Formats: sequence, structure tokens, C-alpha cells
Amino acid sequence: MKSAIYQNGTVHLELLGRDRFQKIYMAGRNGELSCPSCLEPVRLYLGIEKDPHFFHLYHPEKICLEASETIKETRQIEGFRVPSAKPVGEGFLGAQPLAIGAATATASLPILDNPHDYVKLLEAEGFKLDGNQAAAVTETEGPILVLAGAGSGKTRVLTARTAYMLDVRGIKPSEIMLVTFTTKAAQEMKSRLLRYPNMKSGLLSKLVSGTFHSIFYRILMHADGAKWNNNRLLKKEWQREKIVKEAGRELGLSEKEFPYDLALQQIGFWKNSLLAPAKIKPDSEWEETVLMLYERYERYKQDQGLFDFDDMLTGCYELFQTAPELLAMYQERFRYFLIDEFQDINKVQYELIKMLSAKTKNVCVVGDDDQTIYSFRGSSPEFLLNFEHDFPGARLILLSQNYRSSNEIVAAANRIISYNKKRRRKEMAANISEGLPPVAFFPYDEEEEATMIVTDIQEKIAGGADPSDFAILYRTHAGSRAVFERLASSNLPFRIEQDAESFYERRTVRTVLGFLKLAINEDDIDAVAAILPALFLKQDVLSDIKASTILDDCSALEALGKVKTAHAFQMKKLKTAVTAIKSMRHLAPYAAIERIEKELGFLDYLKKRGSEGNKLEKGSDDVKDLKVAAKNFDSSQTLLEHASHMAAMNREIKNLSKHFTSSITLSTIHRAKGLEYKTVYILGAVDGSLPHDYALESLRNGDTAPLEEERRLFYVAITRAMERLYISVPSMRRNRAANPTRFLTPVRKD
Ligand SMILES: Nc1ncnc2c1ncn2[C@@H]1O[C@H](COP(=O)(O)OP(=O)(O)OP(=O)(O)O)[C@@H](O)[C@H]1O
Repeated sequence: MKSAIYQNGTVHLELLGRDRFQKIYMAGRNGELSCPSCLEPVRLYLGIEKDPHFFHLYHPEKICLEASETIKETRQIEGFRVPSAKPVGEGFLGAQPLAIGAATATASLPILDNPHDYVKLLEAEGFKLDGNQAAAVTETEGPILVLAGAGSGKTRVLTARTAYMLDVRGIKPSEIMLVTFTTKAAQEMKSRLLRYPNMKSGLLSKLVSGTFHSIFYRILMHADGAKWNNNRLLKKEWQREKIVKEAGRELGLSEKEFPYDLALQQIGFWKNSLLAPAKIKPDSEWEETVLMLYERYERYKQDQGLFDFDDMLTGCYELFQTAPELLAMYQERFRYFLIDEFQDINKVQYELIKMLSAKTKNVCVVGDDDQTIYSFRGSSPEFLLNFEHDFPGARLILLSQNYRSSNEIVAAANRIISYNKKRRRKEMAANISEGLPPVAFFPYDEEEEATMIVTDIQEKIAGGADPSDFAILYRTHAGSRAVFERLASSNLPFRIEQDAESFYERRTVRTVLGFLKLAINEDDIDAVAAILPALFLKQDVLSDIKASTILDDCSALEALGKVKTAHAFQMKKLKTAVTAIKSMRHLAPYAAIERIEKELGFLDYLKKRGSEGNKLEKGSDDVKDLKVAAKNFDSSQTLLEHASHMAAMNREIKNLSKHFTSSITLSTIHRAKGLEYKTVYILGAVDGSLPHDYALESLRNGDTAPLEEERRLFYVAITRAMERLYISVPSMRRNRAANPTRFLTPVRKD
């Protein structure tokens, strides 16, 4: 059905603007829609598999008035299923064929194909290895680069190789260093090893395995237990933040407003790239400020005898440089190196491995340059790409069979990543031949995107799917607001990352909400405290404001207008601000936020206070996202209630999800690395989101590297899917028309 009764009138889907669909959808959920013919309650269907239509709540199959065609007509373009109504032009999946070379192993190195009897034994035990996997397992001497595509069985290879070295080659476990990206991955590998022939826990406990940090920390402890005592470690992020904040105070930076977390990230990047403060040439105001913090941070740690996690690596590097006899001892001790996720190695880690393996050169690294996604922490595919330069005579083994995803998903991933220039040319071949084509769908905006996905999951679960089959992946946490809200109001079990904060608790959002709160309740002193920085006032004026409310018998908002400052113009501005806040009282929240942005100078404030100064997270983007949410509410009161409900839900979901046996995963693409799901939804496949704005800005300045990293992220997201892949391409993002991601467009724009 294409029409329904709403607010005493009739809405026709064909006449209704697409921007109103979400509102009508919500009206249906609130019981405000009925059938024009039988008057029974109806709802609007907004999903992926069928076109939008009204259906009877209690009799979904019933059709009144007109019979409507609800099954979506679809067609395939470039291997994607898209609605037939979607116009195809240059902007999305144009018909131009892609210029990709044939599946190539164009690298100059010989490819091994050396199956072994042990491989047959493993196959009999249920650990089948293909020819190249077998070679990667049994070639133990000399440097080897295992260049593997997504889903090609890297974990299986590393596990089998370790077992082979111990069981067949009789190598002592203490001579093997097995490095993984996370502690969990090391544990997982050991527990898998126990299932291999002759692997006993006593033997495996002697393996030197773990992350770079854990292994090199053990070396430091051995060298100087007092200096590197655990008590001196800055374990928590807040401990590090405290030090840089103290340094920031000396520099006159605002404690509340300066993004110290990002400054610490930048410092970590420099340290991991072996860039001491003296070696850095800042190329922006931001870098200049962070460099000053870096110098002070390092000095403070040194004076106090403290160290952080990054120091475990740089400390070890310095130790080996200053104590060659110690290095020689470890070179004797460790004779075999196995390194997982080599594409995400950084400079200091790479140099350490080069030093330690200098004598034996028995280094086996496993990685996929197409999955380097941590360059903000200093990792770079260059190390993988230049491996044979630093390890001459290195052999290359390609793992190009994908055992995870359907042929169609693998084809899409191959095509998309082929546009990156800085990569080893390789192409995955799917082991699973028959599957469904990936689907591109086109919601109106973030709200409709969330609704369509949740509807689709509900349908699939009703059809027998398990919640753990699904993952919803996004570029940044902020991008998950709408889908979180839609899931939170459904009965579906889902999990979010434990450190994911609620959108409404983000610093900028809290400040804007503070203005709205104060407009509604002029006595809300907490709201006054929240907005003070945005009015360029320090927190110590709060006591004057409180006093003024008593002495002058006025509201906290009025008292704000009476604050005395050293500048007459600022006092004048405060008075104007008070009037503006009062005038927002009866405004819809969207209009109120616009007033905060412009009349109250909030956008200028964000620029001045450095919240716009970092690459990834801009305060003004948070305001734009908040405006998208605000559109759903007629009054600030209801928006504020919703915000505090969602913040509470965020905490509750984290607790509850620990007890779920099966749940839908909501995750950033970064955190989904190494994992696999039957069905994957990728949110916001539009320029500005994926690729992120900062990458497009870099591109405008002539730097293509960030765009290539974003494309790798997209590739990682796509290759998490085993059976079904849905890519959402909303027409609007942050209330503005959005362009489909250039990663889906064969017309090269970069
Ligand atoms: N030779 C094989 N035959 C059948 N299945 C295999 C084989 N090798 C690996 N697999 C299966 O393929 C899937 C992908 O393997 P794995 O997760 O080890 O890949 P990966 O290379 O680490 O992937 P990614 O880098 O994308 O995270 C797993 O389910 C694994 O059990």
C-alpha cells in the first residue's frame, strides 16, 4: 500500500518527499498511522529488500485499496545489486570497465610450492593446507614474506608453522619469537597449537610469544629491573593525560577544550617513528603545540623515573644500541622470528626485529599490505613492501585463495583495492564459488539508513538467522549514533565497544545541550558551567554567578549576563548571549542549535579553541550530527530527555552485552580487523565519511596517502563479510547532499 491516514489527512508515498519517510516511519511506530480503507493501524516499511510501503500492523499480508508492487526491482552493476530506479551516471558505479590487470604474482621473487609429509599428517588431523600455505609452513630457513590476502588463512599458517618447527624440525621453543598484534591473538594461537600433533602445554609455555610490547618489556626488565619496574609504568591513559595537561597549563592551553587525547596520539606516532623531539620539524600550528607538549612530557617522565608503553619499544631500541654485547646475546638466543599482521608494524618495531635477526635472518613475516590501517600510530605498508630490500634473498609466498567470502564479495574487494597505487599487485581468488552479489542501497539520510538496516536484521532473524551473524561497521564512533538509537529501541541484542562513549556525552555535544538546558531552565547551574568555556569564561566565575543569584535575586542565566570581566565588549556580548538563550526557549531544537552556532558564536569558538585543529574529529561535525538527531524532535525538552536516555542506554548495553550469548556487533572498521561475520553492513559509504574528510583534504593538498589508507579501510570492511554484504550510500549526510564514495566509482578521481 502506498497511502495511509496521518493527522487527519492522507499521505501518499509517491507524493511524499523522501526526507519525510523517517518521520512517517516513526509516526507508524507511535500508532499514528491508519489504513485509508479499513482504518486499522498501519506502519511504514523501510528496509532493504523491498520498496517502502505501508502494511497492516496486525495483518501484514492484508492489502486494502490498491495492490502494490513491493518487491524491489533490482539490477546488477559492476557486480553490485542496486535498485533499478537508481540512475547510473558518473557518480556511482558508472558502466566504465575497470582497468585491472590479470591476477598477478608480478613480484620478482620466486614463489614456493613445497608440500611436505607433515602437511599430509595435518590434513588427516583436519588442518588442511593448500600448496602455498604448505610452503609457508615448511620453509623455515632464511627470510620469508608471506603476502596474504584477506581471509586466506594466515592464522592457520602461523600456527602450523610453529608446530612444524617444534615437532618436525626439533627447534627449541625458547629460540622462537612469535609476535602477534594483540595479546588475545597470542593466546588464541597457543590454544589452537594444542590441537596439533605432539603439542603439549609444557612445551608451548617455553615459546616466547606475545605482542611487541610484552616481549620487549621482558627484555628490559631483565636488563634493568629497577628502572623498568612495573610501578613506574604509566598504565592508564589518564595518567599520561595528567602530565600533558600540566604541560599544557604552562603553555596556556585550555584544560577542558584542548584535545589532549589527540596530542598523545601524535606523540605516540612520533615515538613509534623513532622521532625524538629534536628531530621533528613541525609543519602546522597544531604540530608546533604538540611538539612543545612532547618535550615537556618526555622531560617529566625522565625526571620522575616513569615510562609509558611506547618507551618499552624505544627503550629497548636504545638498549640494544648502547649495549652491543647484550644485543649479541639475544641474537644468539632468538634464532627464528614469526611475525603476524606485519603490515601494521611501525618503525621502531621493524628496527628491533632487524637488529635481533641480523645473524640468522630466519624471519617469517605474514601480512597483507592492503590491510594497513594503523598509520596514525606510525605503522606503514612500506616495511612490508620493502622487505626484500632489507632482507636480501627473501622468498615470497603468496596466499591468494580466500576461504572466507563468496566469489562476488571477493570480486568487489579485488576491484576496489586495485585502485591503490602503493601496493603489491595481487588478487584474491574465492574458494567459495557461489554467493549473493553485494548490495548497494540508498537511504535518504543517517536516520533512514539506521531504520533500513535494523528492519533488514529483524527480517533475517525472523527467518532463522542468529544475531551473532551480523556486524554493522562504520568509520568513526560518531557515525553509529542513529543505528545505536534504533537498535536500543528494538528488542535485538547487540554489543558495542566497551570504550565507546555515548554521542550525547561527547564534549562539544554536551556544551550545545547545555545551552538548550539553560534555555528551558534558567536556574540550571550545571548547564551554566557547561557553557562557560564557549563564552570564553573561566570556571571560577561560577561562584560569582551563584552569589549573584542570591544577592540580585535572579536566575542563573540572568546572573550570567551580569558577570564582570576585564573587557567591556565581552560583557556586552554576554548580555546579548543571555537574550539569545532566552529566545530559544520555545524554538524547535534544530532552529535553537542554529542560533547557538551563529548568534552565540559557537562555531567561531570551536575554531578559536583548537577543537577544529585536529584531523579526525572536528567539533563542528559533532554539531552537524546533533542537528540530524534534533530534526526528530519538536521541542528541546524531548531532545534532552532522549539524550540522557541514550547516554544511560550506552552504559546499560555495555553491561548487558557481557551476558548475551549471541549479539549483533556494532564496531568501527578498525576494531573489526581479523574478524568475520556472515552478514556485514557498512554505514555511510559517501565521500567525507568513507573516505573521511581529512583524507579528501590531504588529497586537495596533493597527498594521496591518506586516501589510500581509507580505501584499505573500506577493503578491510568488505572482506569481513562471509555471505552477505550491504553497503549503504545515503543521499544526505549531516543535512547536506552527499556524493557516493569515490571508492565505488570506477572513474578515477585521485
Ligand atoms: N586451507 C584451508 N581450507 C579451508 N579453510 C581454510 C583454509 N585455510 C584457512 N581456512 C579458513 O578460512 C577462514 C579465514 O582464515 P583466517 O581468519 O586465518 O584468515 P586471515 O588470512 O587471517 O584473514 P584476515 O586477514 O582477512 O583477517 C577461516 O575460517 C579459516 O578456518
